[in-house]
Amino acid sequence: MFRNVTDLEPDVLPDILDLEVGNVANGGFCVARHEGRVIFVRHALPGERVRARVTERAKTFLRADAVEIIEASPDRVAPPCPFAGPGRCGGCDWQHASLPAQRALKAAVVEEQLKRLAGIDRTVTVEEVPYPVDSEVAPPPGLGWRTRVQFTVSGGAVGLRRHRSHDIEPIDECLIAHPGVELMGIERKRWPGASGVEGIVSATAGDRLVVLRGRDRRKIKVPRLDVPVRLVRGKPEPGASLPYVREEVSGRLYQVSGSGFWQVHPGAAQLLADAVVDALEPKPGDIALDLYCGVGLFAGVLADRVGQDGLVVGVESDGQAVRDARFNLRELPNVSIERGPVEEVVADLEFGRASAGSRAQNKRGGGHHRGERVRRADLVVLDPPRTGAGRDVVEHITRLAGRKIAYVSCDPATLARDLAYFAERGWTLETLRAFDAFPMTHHVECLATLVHG
Ligand SMILES: C[S@@+](CC[C@H](N)C(=O)[O-])C[C@H]1O[C@@H](n2cnc3c(N)ncnc32)[C@H](O)[C@@H]1O
Repeated sequence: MFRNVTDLEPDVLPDILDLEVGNVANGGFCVARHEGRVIFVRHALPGERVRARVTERAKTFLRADAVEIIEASPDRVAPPCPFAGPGRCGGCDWQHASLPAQRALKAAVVEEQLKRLAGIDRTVTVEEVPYPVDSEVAPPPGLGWRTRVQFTVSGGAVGLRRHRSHDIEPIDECLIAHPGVELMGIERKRWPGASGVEGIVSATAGDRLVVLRGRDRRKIKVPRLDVPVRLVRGKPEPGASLPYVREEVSGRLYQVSGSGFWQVHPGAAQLLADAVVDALEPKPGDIALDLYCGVGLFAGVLADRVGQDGLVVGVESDGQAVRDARFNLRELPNVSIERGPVEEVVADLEFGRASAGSRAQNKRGGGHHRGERVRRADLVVLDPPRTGAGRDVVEHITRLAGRKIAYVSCDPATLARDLAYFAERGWTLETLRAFDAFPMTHHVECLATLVHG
Protein backbone atom coordinates (compact mmCIF):
# COMPACT_ATOMS: atom_id res chain seq x y z
CA MET A 1 0.00 0.00 0.00
CA PHE A 2 1.39 3.46 -0.95
CA ARG A 3 0.74 6.56 1.13
CA ASN A 4 1.93 10.13 1.19
CA VAL A 5 4.31 10.07 4.06
CA THR A 6 5.83 13.56 4.24
CA ASP A 7 4.95 14.09 7.87
CA LEU A 8 5.40 10.56 9.05
CA GLU A 9 8.33 9.18 10.99
CA PRO A 10 10.74 7.10 8.89
CA ASP A 11 9.58 3.88 10.51
CA VAL A 12 6.12 4.18 8.95
CA LEU A 13 7.36 4.80 5.39
CA PRO A 14 6.17 2.12 2.99
CA ASP A 15 8.47 -0.85 2.45
CA ILE A 16 8.21 -0.60 -1.34
CA LEU A 17 8.80 2.70 -3.14
CA ASP A 18 8.87 3.74 -6.81
CA LEU A 19 11.90 5.98 -7.24
CA GLU A 20 13.68 8.14 -9.81
CA VAL A 21 17.34 7.32 -9.23
CA GLY A 22 19.77 10.23 -9.08
CA ASN A 23 23.55 10.51 -8.95
CA VAL A 24 25.95 7.93 -7.64
CA ALA A 25 27.40 8.50 -4.15
CA ASN A 26 30.47 7.18 -2.34
CA GLY A 27 29.78 3.62 -1.16
CA GLY A 28 28.25 1.83 -4.15
CA PHE A 29 24.76 3.26 -4.12
CA CYS A 30 22.81 6.00 -5.89
CA VAL A 31 20.79 8.75 -4.26
CA ALA A 32 17.02 9.07 -4.65
CA ARG A 33 14.47 11.24 -2.89
CA HIS A 34 10.99 10.34 -1.79
CA GLU A 35 8.67 12.82 -0.15
CA GLY A 36 11.66 14.92 0.90
CA ARG A 37 13.59 12.02 2.33
CA VAL A 38 16.97 10.82 1.08
CA ILE A 39 17.21 7.19 0.04
CA PHE A 40 20.44 5.36 -0.75
CA VAL A 41 19.58 2.80 -3.42
CA ARG A 42 21.71 -0.20 -4.31
CA HIS A 43 21.42 -2.27 -7.50
CA ALA A 44 20.28 0.81 -9.42
CA LEU A 45 21.98 3.18 -11.87
CA PRO A 46 21.67 6.94 -12.29
CA GLY A 47 18.67 7.94 -14.42
CA GLU A 48 16.74 4.71 -13.83
CA ARG A 49 13.17 4.37 -12.55
CA VAL A 50 13.04 1.48 -10.12
CA ARG A 51 10.80 -0.19 -7.60
CA ALA A 52 12.85 -0.41 -4.41
CA ARG A 53 12.50 -2.34 -1.18
CA VAL A 54 13.51 -0.46 1.97
CA THR A 55 16.23 -2.40 3.78
CA GLU A 56 17.19 0.00 6.56
CA ARG A 57 15.66 3.07 8.22
CA ALA A 58 17.79 5.72 9.86
CA LYS A 59 16.58 9.03 11.25
CA THR A 60 17.78 11.12 8.32
CA PHE A 61 17.87 8.61 5.44
CA LEU A 62 16.73 5.22 4.25
CA ARG A 63 18.55 2.44 2.46
CA ALA A 64 16.82 0.44 -0.25
CA ASP A 65 17.51 -2.20 -2.90
CA ALA A 66 16.14 -1.83 -6.45
CA VAL A 67 14.13 -5.03 -6.86
CA GLU A 68 12.43 -4.19 -10.17
CA ILE A 69 13.75 -1.97 -12.96
CA ILE A 70 10.90 0.08 -14.47
CA GLU A 71 13.09 2.09 -16.86
CA ALA A 72 16.60 0.75 -17.34
CA SER A 73 19.77 2.75 -17.96
CA PRO A 74 21.55 2.00 -21.27
CA ASP A 75 24.55 1.13 -19.05
CA ARG A 76 22.69 -1.78 -17.43
CA VAL A 77 23.91 -5.33 -18.21
CA ALA A 78 22.93 -8.78 -16.92
CA PRO A 79 25.13 -9.49 -13.85
CA PRO A 80 27.60 -12.23 -14.79
CA CYS A 81 27.48 -13.69 -11.25
CA PRO A 82 24.42 -15.74 -10.23
CA PHE A 83 24.94 -14.74 -6.57
CA ALA A 84 24.84 -10.96 -7.20
CA GLY A 85 21.64 -8.97 -6.65
CA PRO A 86 19.32 -7.58 -3.97
CA GLY A 87 19.70 -9.44 -0.67
CA ARG A 88 22.40 -11.70 -2.09
CA CYS A 89 26.23 -11.63 -1.90
CA GLY A 90 27.46 -8.23 -0.69
CA GLY A 91 30.88 -8.44 -2.36
CA CYS A 92 30.13 -6.78 -5.72
CA ASP A 93 28.07 -3.57 -6.00
CA TRP A 94 28.04 -3.01 -9.75
CA GLN A 95 27.80 -6.32 -11.56
CA HIS A 96 24.72 -4.80 -13.24
CA ALA A 97 26.73 -2.00 -14.90
CA SER A 98 28.96 -2.29 -17.98
CA LEU A 99 32.69 -1.94 -17.20
CA PRO A 100 32.98 1.49 -18.89
CA ALA A 101 29.93 2.60 -16.86
CA GLN A 102 31.49 1.30 -13.63
CA ARG A 103 34.60 3.40 -14.35
CA ALA A 104 32.49 6.46 -15.13
CA LEU A 105 30.62 5.99 -11.82
CA LYS A 106 33.88 5.75 -9.90
CA ALA A 107 35.21 8.85 -11.66
CA ALA A 108 32.03 10.72 -10.70
CA VAL A 109 32.45 9.67 -7.06
CA VAL A 110 36.09 10.81 -6.93
CA GLU A 111 35.19 14.14 -8.59
CA GLU A 112 32.31 14.70 -6.17
CA GLN A 113 34.41 13.89 -3.07
CA LEU A 114 37.24 16.17 -4.22
CA LYS A 115 34.80 19.00 -4.85
CA ARG A 116 32.77 18.58 -1.66
CA LEU A 117 35.52 17.82 0.85
CA ALA A 118 38.53 19.62 -0.62
CA GLY A 119 36.99 22.29 -2.87
CA ILE A 120 38.96 20.86 -5.81
CA ASP A 121 37.45 20.91 -9.32
CA ARG A 122 39.05 18.11 -11.30
CA THR A 123 37.96 15.93 -14.21
CA VAL A 124 38.87 12.35 -13.29
CA THR A 125 39.39 9.39 -15.59
CA VAL A 126 39.46 5.93 -14.05
CA GLU A 127 42.08 3.84 -15.82
CA GLU A 128 41.74 0.12 -16.44
CA VAL A 129 44.28 -2.01 -14.58
CA PRO A 130 45.73 -4.35 -17.21
CA TYR A 131 45.72 -8.03 -16.40
CA PRO A 132 49.41 -9.12 -16.49
CA VAL A 133 50.19 -10.36 -19.99
CA ASP A 134 51.97 -13.46 -18.76
CA SER A 135 48.94 -14.70 -16.80
CA GLU A 136 48.29 -18.33 -17.63
CA VAL A 137 44.57 -17.89 -18.04
CA ALA A 138 43.24 -14.39 -18.60
CA PRO A 139 39.62 -14.39 -17.39
CA PRO A 140 36.88 -12.28 -19.03
CA PRO A 141 37.35 -8.51 -18.48
CA GLY A 142 36.45 -7.40 -14.95
CA LEU A 143 36.46 -10.96 -13.55
CA GLY A 144 39.07 -13.29 -12.02
CA TRP A 145 41.19 -10.51 -10.49
CA ARG A 146 40.87 -11.06 -6.74
CA THR A 147 44.06 -12.87 -5.63
CA ARG A 148 42.94 -12.77 -1.97
CA VAL A 149 39.42 -13.86 -1.02
CA GLN A 150 38.09 -14.04 2.52
CA PHE A 151 35.28 -16.59 2.64
CA THR A 152 33.00 -16.90 5.63
CA VAL A 153 32.19 -20.33 7.03
CA SER A 154 29.02 -21.26 8.86
CA GLY A 155 28.29 -24.81 9.99
CA GLY A 156 31.18 -25.97 7.81
CA ALA A 157 29.71 -24.45 4.62
CA VAL A 158 31.45 -21.65 2.73
CA GLY A 159 29.86 -18.42 1.59
CA LEU A 160 30.25 -14.65 1.37
CA ARG A 161 28.55 -12.08 3.57
CA ARG A 162 25.39 -10.37 2.41
CA HIS A 163 25.50 -6.56 2.27
CA ARG A 164 25.47 -4.95 5.77
CA SER A 165 24.56 -8.28 7.31
CA HIS A 166 26.02 -11.17 9.24
CA ASP A 167 24.00 -13.53 7.04
CA ILE A 168 25.93 -15.62 4.58
CA GLU A 169 25.23 -16.21 0.91
CA PRO A 170 26.32 -19.79 0.23
CA ILE A 171 28.37 -19.92 -2.98
CA ASP A 172 30.20 -22.58 -4.93
CA GLU A 173 32.17 -20.19 -7.14
CA CYS A 174 33.27 -16.56 -7.00
CA LEU A 175 33.63 -14.99 -10.44
CA ILE A 176 35.89 -12.14 -9.32
CA ALA A 177 38.27 -14.59 -7.57
CA HIS A 178 41.54 -15.21 -9.42
CA PRO A 179 41.55 -18.56 -11.29
CA GLY A 180 44.35 -19.66 -8.95
CA VAL A 181 42.06 -19.17 -5.93
CA GLU A 182 39.24 -21.00 -7.69
CA LEU A 183 41.58 -23.90 -8.49
CA MET A 184 41.86 -24.64 -4.76
CA GLY A 185 38.13 -25.43 -4.62
CA ILE A 186 37.67 -23.81 -1.17
CA GLU A 187 33.97 -23.05 -1.74
CA ARG A 188 33.18 -26.60 -2.78
CA LYS A 189 34.56 -28.19 0.42
CA ARG A 190 33.32 -28.31 3.99
CA TRP A 191 35.38 -26.70 6.79
CA PRO A 192 34.01 -27.94 10.15
CA GLY A 193 35.20 -25.82 13.06
CA ALA A 194 36.23 -22.80 10.95
CA SER A 195 34.59 -19.37 10.97
CA GLY A 196 36.48 -18.22 7.90
CA VAL A 197 38.91 -19.34 5.23
CA GLU A 198 41.06 -17.02 3.16
CA GLY A 199 42.43 -18.17 -0.17
CA ILE A 200 45.56 -16.34 -1.33
CA VAL A 201 47.38 -16.86 -4.59
CA SER A 202 50.46 -15.16 -5.96
CA ALA A 203 49.68 -13.90 -9.45
CA THR A 204 53.34 -13.74 -10.41
CA ALA A 205 54.97 -16.74 -8.64
CA GLY A 206 51.99 -19.11 -8.42
CA ASP A 207 52.33 -19.71 -4.63
CA ARG A 208 49.12 -20.62 -2.79
CA LEU A 209 48.11 -20.13 0.83
CA VAL A 210 45.00 -20.95 2.80
CA VAL A 211 44.56 -19.00 6.04
CA LEU A 212 42.20 -20.52 8.60
CA ARG A 213 40.07 -18.52 11.04
CA GLY A 214 38.17 -19.86 14.00
CA ARG A 215 38.08 -19.94 17.77
CA ASP A 216 40.29 -23.03 18.04
CA ARG A 217 42.15 -23.29 14.78
CA ARG A 218 43.89 -26.52 15.77
CA LYS A 219 40.49 -28.26 15.82
CA ILE A 220 39.47 -27.17 12.30
CA LYS A 221 39.04 -30.17 10.04
CA VAL A 222 40.83 -29.20 6.86
CA PRO A 223 39.46 -30.90 3.73
CA ARG A 224 41.65 -32.22 0.95
CA LEU A 225 41.95 -29.38 -1.55
CA ASP A 226 42.10 -29.75 -5.34
CA VAL A 227 45.71 -28.44 -5.55
CA PRO A 228 48.60 -28.34 -3.05
CA VAL A 229 48.52 -25.29 -0.75
CA ARG A 230 50.41 -24.07 2.31
CA LEU A 231 48.23 -23.76 5.38
CA VAL A 232 48.25 -20.94 7.94
CA ARG A 233 46.49 -21.89 11.17
CA GLY A 234 47.45 -18.80 13.13
CA LYS A 235 50.53 -17.35 14.77
CA PRO A 236 53.62 -19.51 14.16
CA GLU A 237 55.31 -21.42 16.95
CA PRO A 238 58.18 -19.43 18.55
CA GLY A 239 61.14 -19.53 16.20
CA ALA A 240 59.04 -20.70 13.24
CA SER A 241 58.01 -18.42 10.38
CA LEU A 242 54.63 -17.90 8.77
CA PRO A 243 54.04 -19.40 5.34
CA TYR A 244 54.14 -16.72 2.63
CA VAL A 245 53.49 -16.05 -1.04
CA ARG A 246 56.01 -14.28 -3.25
CA GLU A 247 55.12 -11.54 -5.71
CA GLU A 248 57.37 -10.02 -8.36
CA VAL A 249 57.48 -6.30 -9.14
CA SER A 250 60.13 -4.65 -11.33
CA GLY A 251 62.25 -7.80 -11.18
CA ARG A 252 62.28 -7.99 -7.36
CA LEU A 253 60.54 -10.72 -5.34
CA TYR A 254 58.47 -9.59 -2.34
CA GLN A 255 57.52 -12.13 0.30
CA VAL A 256 54.11 -11.52 1.91
CA SER A 257 53.50 -13.69 4.97
CA GLY A 258 50.07 -15.00 5.99
CA SER A 259 47.31 -12.45 5.49
CA GLY A 260 49.72 -9.53 5.17
CA PHE A 261 48.75 -6.68 2.86
CA TRP A 262 49.37 -6.88 -0.87
CA GLN A 263 47.39 -5.33 -3.73
CA VAL A 264 44.66 -7.82 -4.69
CA HIS A 265 44.44 -7.15 -8.42
CA PRO A 266 47.22 -9.07 -10.22
CA GLY A 267 48.20 -5.98 -12.23
CA ALA A 268 47.88 -3.39 -9.47
CA ALA A 269 51.20 -3.63 -7.59
CA GLN A 270 53.33 -3.13 -10.72
CA LEU A 271 51.04 -0.41 -12.07
CA LEU A 272 51.05 1.53 -8.78
CA ALA A 273 54.79 1.10 -8.30
CA ASP A 274 55.40 2.53 -11.79
CA ALA A 275 52.86 5.29 -11.21
CA VAL A 276 54.49 6.33 -7.90
CA VAL A 277 57.93 6.49 -9.54
CA ASP A 278 56.49 8.52 -12.46
CA ALA A 279 54.75 10.87 -10.00
CA LEU A 280 57.71 11.47 -7.66
CA GLU A 281 60.49 11.53 -10.31
CA PRO A 282 63.16 10.36 -7.83
CA LYS A 283 66.74 11.41 -8.53
CA PRO A 284 70.03 9.84 -7.41
CA GLY A 285 70.85 11.09 -3.91
CA ASP A 286 67.25 11.82 -2.91
CA ILE A 287 65.90 10.97 0.53
CA ALA A 288 62.47 9.36 0.26
CA LEU A 289 59.92 8.29 2.87
CA ASP A 290 57.55 5.35 2.28
CA LEU A 291 54.84 5.69 4.94
CA TYR A 292 52.54 2.72 5.65
CA CYS A 293 55.09 0.72 3.64
CA GLY A 294 53.67 -2.80 4.11
CA VAL A 295 56.21 -5.34 2.85
CA GLY A 296 58.22 -2.62 1.12
CA LEU A 297 56.73 -2.32 -2.37
CA PHE A 298 57.31 1.41 -2.97
CA ALA A 299 60.50 1.49 -0.86
CA GLY A 300 61.97 -1.14 -3.20
CA VAL A 301 61.29 0.71 -6.45
CA LEU A 302 62.33 4.08 -4.98
CA ALA A 303 65.58 2.65 -3.60
CA ASP A 304 66.57 1.58 -7.11
CA ARG A 305 66.14 5.21 -8.29
CA VAL A 306 67.77 7.15 -5.44
CA GLY A 307 70.88 4.97 -5.59
CA GLN A 308 73.65 4.48 -3.05
CA ASP A 309 73.93 8.20 -2.24
CA GLY A 310 70.22 8.35 -1.44
CA LEU A 311 68.10 6.89 1.30
CA VAL A 312 64.62 5.37 1.57
CA VAL A 313 62.93 5.08 4.95
CA GLY A 314 59.88 2.84 5.23
CA VAL A 315 57.50 3.14 8.19
CA GLU A 316 55.08 0.35 9.08
CA SER A 317 53.31 -0.68 12.28
CA ASP A 318 52.62 -4.35 11.63
CA GLY A 319 55.45 -6.52 13.00
CA GLN A 320 55.14 -9.27 10.40
CA ALA A 321 55.05 -6.75 7.53
CA VAL A 322 58.18 -5.07 8.96
CA ARG A 323 59.95 -8.45 9.06
CA ASP A 324 58.89 -9.13 5.46
CA ALA A 325 59.95 -5.65 4.30
CA ARG A 326 63.38 -5.97 5.93
CA PHE A 327 63.82 -9.40 4.35
CA ASN A 328 62.57 -8.26 0.92
CA LEU A 329 64.91 -5.26 0.83
CA ARG A 330 67.84 -6.87 2.70
CA GLU A 331 70.24 -6.36 -0.18
CA LEU A 332 69.60 -2.63 -0.39
CA PRO A 333 71.96 -0.75 1.98
CA ASN A 334 70.12 2.51 1.20
CA VAL A 335 66.84 1.31 2.79
CA SER A 336 65.84 1.36 6.43
CA ILE A 337 62.48 0.15 7.75
CA GLU A 338 61.20 1.77 10.96
CA ARG A 339 58.64 -0.13 13.00
CA GLY A 340 55.82 1.82 14.63
CA PRO A 341 52.68 3.84 13.98
CA VAL A 342 53.33 6.53 11.36
CA GLU A 343 51.75 9.14 13.64
CA GLU A 344 54.47 8.49 16.24
CA VAL A 345 57.46 7.72 14.06
CA VAL A 346 57.17 10.77 11.79
CA ALA A 347 56.88 13.10 14.77
CA ASP A 348 60.62 12.96 15.40
CA LEU A 349 62.21 11.43 12.36
CA GLU A 350 65.54 12.71 11.19
CA PHE A 351 67.72 11.52 8.36
CA GLY A 352 71.45 11.20 8.53
CA ARG A 353 73.49 11.64 5.39
CA ALA A 354 76.62 9.74 6.23
CA SER A 355 79.69 9.15 4.14
CA ALA A 356 79.20 5.39 4.31
CA GLY A 357 75.54 5.42 3.26
CA SER A 358 72.59 7.29 4.72
CA ARG A 359 70.57 6.19 7.69
CA ALA A 360 67.20 7.10 9.12
CA GLN A 361 67.19 8.22 12.69
CA ASN A 362 64.49 8.33 15.20
CA LYS A 363 65.32 10.68 18.05
CA ARG A 364 63.55 8.39 20.49
CA GLY A 365 65.30 5.24 19.35
CA GLY A 366 68.71 6.57 18.41
CA GLY A 367 70.67 4.66 15.80
CA HIS A 368 73.92 4.84 13.91
CA HIS A 369 74.77 8.23 12.61
CA ARG A 370 77.77 9.92 11.14
CA GLY A 371 77.74 13.15 9.22
CA GLU A 372 75.10 15.78 8.53
CA ARG A 373 71.58 15.52 10.01
CA VAL A 374 68.64 16.42 7.78
CA ARG A 375 65.05 17.11 8.84
CA ARG A 376 63.64 16.92 5.34
CA ALA A 377 62.87 14.12 2.92
CA ASP A 378 62.87 15.16 -0.73
CA LEU A 379 60.02 12.80 -1.51
CA VAL A 380 57.20 11.17 0.47
CA VAL A 381 54.84 8.41 -0.58
CA LEU A 382 52.04 7.48 1.78
CA ASP A 383 49.59 4.63 1.31
CA PRO A 384 47.44 4.58 4.46
CA PRO A 385 44.57 2.21 5.20
CA ARG A 386 40.99 3.25 4.32
CA THR A 387 40.83 5.64 7.29
CA GLY A 388 43.44 7.88 5.64
CA ALA A 389 46.30 9.73 7.29
CA GLY A 390 44.40 12.37 9.29
CA ARG A 391 45.29 15.93 10.27
CA ASP A 392 48.21 15.17 12.63
CA VAL A 393 50.05 12.89 10.20
CA VAL A 394 49.47 15.36 7.36
CA GLU A 395 51.00 18.12 9.50
CA HIS A 396 54.07 16.00 10.26
CA ILE A 397 54.46 15.10 6.59
CA THR A 398 54.30 18.72 5.48
CA ARG A 399 57.10 19.55 7.93
CA LEU A 400 59.23 16.71 6.57
CA ALA A 401 58.49 16.83 2.84
CA GLY A 402 60.66 18.82 0.48
CA ARG A 403 59.79 18.41 -3.20
CA LYS A 404 56.85 16.10 -3.82
CA ILE A 405 54.31 13.93 -2.07
CA ALA A 406 52.52 10.95 -3.62
CA TYR A 407 49.35 9.87 -1.79
CA VAL A 408 48.02 6.41 -2.68
CA SER A 409 44.48 5.90 -1.42
CA CYS A 410 41.72 3.33 -1.58
CA ASP A 411 39.07 5.72 -0.23
CA PRO A 412 38.23 8.92 -2.12
CA ALA A 413 36.50 10.43 0.93
CA THR A 414 39.46 10.22 3.30
CA LEU A 415 41.80 11.18 0.45
CA ALA A 416 39.77 14.35 -0.25
CA ARG A 417 39.62 15.19 3.48
CA ASP A 418 43.40 14.82 3.76
CA LEU A 419 43.99 16.86 0.57
CA ALA A 420 42.13 19.69 2.29
CA TYR A 421 44.53 19.40 5.27
CA PHE A 422 47.50 19.44 2.88
CA ALA A 423 46.07 22.54 1.17
CA GLU A 424 45.90 24.35 4.54
CA ARG A 425 49.67 23.80 4.73
CA GLY A 426 50.33 25.07 1.20
CA TRP A 427 50.53 21.70 -0.61
CA THR A 428 48.37 21.59 -3.73
CA LEU A 429 47.17 18.79 -5.95
CA GLU A 430 49.33 18.53 -9.06
CA THR A 431 47.96 15.38 -10.71
CA LEU A 432 45.36 12.81 -9.80
CA ARG A 433 45.18 9.34 -11.34
CA ALA A 434 42.51 6.79 -10.52
CA PHE A 435 42.68 3.07 -11.20
CA ASP A 436 40.00 0.42 -11.55
CA ALA A 437 41.81 -2.00 -9.24
CA PHE A 438 38.54 -3.55 -7.98
CA PRO A 439 36.20 -4.14 -10.96
CA MET A 440 32.52 -4.97 -10.22
CA THR A 441 32.78 -3.19 -6.86
CA HIS A 442 32.51 0.53 -6.06
CA HIS A 443 36.10 0.62 -4.81
CA VAL A 444 38.72 2.66 -6.62
CA GLU A 445 42.43 3.28 -6.05
CA CYS A 446 43.73 6.85 -6.43
CA LEU A 447 47.18 8.38 -6.68
CA ALA A 448 47.38 12.08 -5.88
CA THR A 449 50.62 13.98 -6.43
CA LEU A 450 51.14 17.13 -4.36
CA VAL A 451 53.61 19.96 -4.70
CA HIS A 452 54.22 22.94 -2.48
CA GLY A 453 52.77 26.26 -3.60
C1 LIG B 1 47.15 0.04 2.14
S1 LIG B 1 48.45 -0.84 2.91
C2 LIG B 1 49.81 -0.29 1.94
C3 LIG B 1 51.01 -1.21 1.92
C4 LIG B 1 52.05 -0.96 0.83
N1 LIG B 1 52.22 0.43 0.50
C5 LIG B 1 51.72 -1.76 -0.43
O1 LIG B 1 51.27 -1.16 -1.42
O2 LIG B 1 51.87 -2.99 -0.41
C6 LIG B 1 48.55 -0.01 4.42
C7 LIG B 1 49.65 -0.49 5.36
O3 LIG B 1 49.67 0.40 6.48
C8 LIG B 1 49.88 -0.34 7.66
N2 LIG B 1 49.35 0.52 8.74
C9 LIG B 1 48.08 0.71 9.12
N3 LIG B 1 47.99 1.66 10.08
C10 LIG B 1 49.27 2.09 10.30
C11 LIG B 1 49.84 3.07 11.14
N4 LIG B 1 49.08 3.80 11.96
N5 LIG B 1 51.17 3.25 11.11
C12 LIG B 1 51.96 2.50 10.29
N6 LIG B 1 51.46 1.57 9.46
C13 LIG B 1 50.14 1.36 9.45
C14 LIG B 1 49.18 -1.65 7.44
O4 LIG B 1 49.72 -2.65 8.27
C15 LIG B 1 49.45 -1.87 5.95
O5 LIG B 1 50.63 -2.61 5.78
